Amino acid sequence: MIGWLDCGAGASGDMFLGALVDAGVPVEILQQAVDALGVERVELHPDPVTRHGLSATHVRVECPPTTVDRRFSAIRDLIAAADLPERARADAIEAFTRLGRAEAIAHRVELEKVHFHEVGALDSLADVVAACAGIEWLRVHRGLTGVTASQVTVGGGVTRGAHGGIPLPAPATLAVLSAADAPVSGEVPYEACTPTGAALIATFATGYGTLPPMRVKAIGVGAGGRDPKERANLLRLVLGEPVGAQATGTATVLETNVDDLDPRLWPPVQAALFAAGASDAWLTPILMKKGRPAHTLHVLCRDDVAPAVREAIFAHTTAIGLRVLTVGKHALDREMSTVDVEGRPVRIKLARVGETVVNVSVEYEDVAALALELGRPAKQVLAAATAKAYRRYPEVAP
Ligand SMILES: O=C([S-])c1cc(C(=O)S)c[n+]([C@@H]2O[C@H](COP(=O)(O)O)[C@@H](O)[C@H]2O)c1
Ligand code: NI
Repeated sequence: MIGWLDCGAGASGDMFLGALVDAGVPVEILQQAVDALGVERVELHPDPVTRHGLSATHVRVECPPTTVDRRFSAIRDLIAAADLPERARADAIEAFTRLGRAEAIAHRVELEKVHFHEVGALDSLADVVAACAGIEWLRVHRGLTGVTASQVTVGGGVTRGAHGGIPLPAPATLAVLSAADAPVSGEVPYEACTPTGAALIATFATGYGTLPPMRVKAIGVGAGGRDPKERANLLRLVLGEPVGAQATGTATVLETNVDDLDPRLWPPVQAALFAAGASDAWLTPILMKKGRPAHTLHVLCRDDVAPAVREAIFAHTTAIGLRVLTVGKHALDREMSTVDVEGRPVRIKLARVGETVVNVSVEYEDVAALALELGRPAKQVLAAATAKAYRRYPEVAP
C-alpha cells in the first residue's frame, strides 16, 4: 500500500489527525501515543464535520492551560523516553528536529535552545506523536510502504504569534518545507500550512508530485478547525495499491563490501536501513581483496529514497564508499485482504497478473501475534490461515 497526501488546502497537526482517523486509524491508537508522553492530559476528540459541504473528520486536540515552556531538547527527551512504537518515536523526533531547526533559523538561536511556547508546544507535541503513531499503525496494519505529497499550499497574510504579527507563510513553515525541497505556493490569504503540518509532511513524504497511479483502497479526509470561504479546508490522505509505472520501472541497488564491521551490528544496520526507506537489505559472504573474508551489503530501494538510504549506510556501517546501480523492476499488482482464524483477522497479500490471482501469502507478523495471543504454535496458525486463503483462492492452491 502507498499513500498520497493532497496538501492543496495546506496542512496542520489537527488536519493530519483527522485524515488518519478518517482513513481508519483507531483514535485510541493516537490517544495512547499522546498518553505515553506522560505530560499534561491532552484529549483527542474526533468529530464528523463538513467543509464547503464536503464531509470530513476534525480531531479536536484539547490541551489544559499550562505554564510549562519547553525547549527543543526537553521535547526530544520526552519523546525519546515515551513508550511508543520504535518507528513512531523516530519519526516524532525527526518531525520535532525539523521544527526545531526551522525555529532556530527563524529566530537565529541554537537548536538546543529553541523554545516552544506553553500550549503551542503541548498541542504540537500531541499532534506530532499522534500522527507518527497513526502512520506507524497504517504501516503495520495496512502494509503502508511509503507516502508522497502534492505541492503544498501555504497561504499568505499575517497571523499573531507570541511576539506579535508573523508574516505568512510563517518563517518556520517555509524553513521546514524548503529544507525538505517541497514545492509550495501561496494561493490563499490565510495560514493554510502551519509549521507542525509542514514538519509532518516533510517527515512522511519521500517525494512530491501528483496522485501516483494506484488502485485506491481508502481515503481519509481531515478538516482544519476553520472553514475559510476560499476553499474547503481539508487534508486528504489517499491510500492504495501501486499500479503501472510504479510497479514496473526502475529501482536503486546500493552495494558496498565491508570487512571490518562488528557482526553484532548488522541487525541494527538493517533496522536503520528499513527506517530510511529500504525495500530490502541483505548480505552476501565474499572473499575480497587481500584474501579477507567479508560481506557485500546490498540494499534495494525506490529511486527517490536512495539519498536517505545512502546516508544511513554511511552513518551505520564502516563503509566509506558504495556502488549505485539503477535496476529494472517489475512488481505484480498487490492487494491486501484478510481471512478469519478463530474469529481474528489475519492479513493475506494477493498478487495479480491482470485480474488473475497468481499468488497468496499470509502475513507472518499477524500469524506470530495471533499465535502468541492464542497460546498456539505459529505453525498451526499459519496452516489454518493458509488453508482459509487457498479455500478462497483455489486457483493458487497446490
Ligand atoms: O510564537 C512563535 S515564535 C511563532 C513562530 C512561528 C514561526 O514561524 S518562527 C510561527 N508561529 C505561529 O504559531 C502557530 C502555531 O503553529 P503550529 O504548527 O503549532 O500549529 C502558527 O500560527 C504559526 O504560524 C509562532
Ligand atoms: Ni517561531
